[in-house]
Amino acid sequence: MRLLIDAGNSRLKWRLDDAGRVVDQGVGGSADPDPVPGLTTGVADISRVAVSTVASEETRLALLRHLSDRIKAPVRFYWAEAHRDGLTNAYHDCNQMGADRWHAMCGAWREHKQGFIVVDAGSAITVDYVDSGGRHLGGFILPGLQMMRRSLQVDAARIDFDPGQVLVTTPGTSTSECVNHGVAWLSGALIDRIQRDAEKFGLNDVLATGGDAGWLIQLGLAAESHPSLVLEGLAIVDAGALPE
Ligand SMILES: Nc1ncnc2c1ncn2[C@@H]1O[C@H](COP(=O)(O)OP(=O)(O)O)[C@@H](O)[C@H]1O
Ligand SMILES: CC(C)(COP(=O)(O)O)[C@@H](O)C(=O)NCCC(=O)O
Ligand SMILES: [K+]
Repeated sequence: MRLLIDAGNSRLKWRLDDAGRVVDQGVGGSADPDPVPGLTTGVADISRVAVSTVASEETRLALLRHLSDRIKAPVRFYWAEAHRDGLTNAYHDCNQMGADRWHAMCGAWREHKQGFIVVDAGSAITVDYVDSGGRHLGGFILPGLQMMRRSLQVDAARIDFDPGQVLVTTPGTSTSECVNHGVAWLSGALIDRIQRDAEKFGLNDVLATGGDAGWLIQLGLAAESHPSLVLEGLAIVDAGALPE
């Protein structure tokens, strides 16, 4: 069995996979003392561990120590690549790209050869465009929704509000409404731009992943929800890797 791990800047998503069958899965905090909570079944049967991470080096090393203490199998970290299976990275230096973005694109490319957009609404929000030739056209990195609210709380002295994830985009009439409606309103603008770009670049399939994807879809993003897209791409990359 394989243990697949997507360790983001906030949450760690894991999946125990037996020849493509999901045996178990869970979510933890990437920097938690036990970042892989709930992993109890089949630990002895794990033959390999594959990790996609964008967390800090300190968090990555702590995760490696934690995994090595609990699991006897080798742990392999996978990073963004220049190309794979006809998918090509727009970055001149693919080492700069977050592994999660690359693996999400690998996961999408397998089933969406006519081109697609990936929206990953996580700690940060990333948007990536891939055309029908598998060419990554490039993408965008934005502050995540919680990051936006936190920046207002931390960096603006007189902004005090009750953070709430709302779907209302009408003008606010209190500080809390102005902030919470503002985040929804800006997210609506993001959704409109993605829709316009989808038409401009002829990319009809939009795949959404990340902890805030469901909220963006409720706000109007016309997308398929793929909560485990990064793990699906990681499974593809790990399957293609030569045994160590
Ligand atoms: N149970 C949860 N715990 C933490 N964040 C959550 C949860 N559910 C949804 N979220 C939202 O998901 C975002 C984190 O998404 P996620 O994709 O897990 O992040 P990352 O991959 O960057 O670690 C947070 O900004 C938060 O708004
Ligand atoms: C943009 C990200 C922080 C998103 O990560 P996440 O929000 O999922 O934790 C991550 O993809 C990253 O660290 N990227 C490196 C810079 C780049 O992709 O160009
Ligand atoms: K992520």
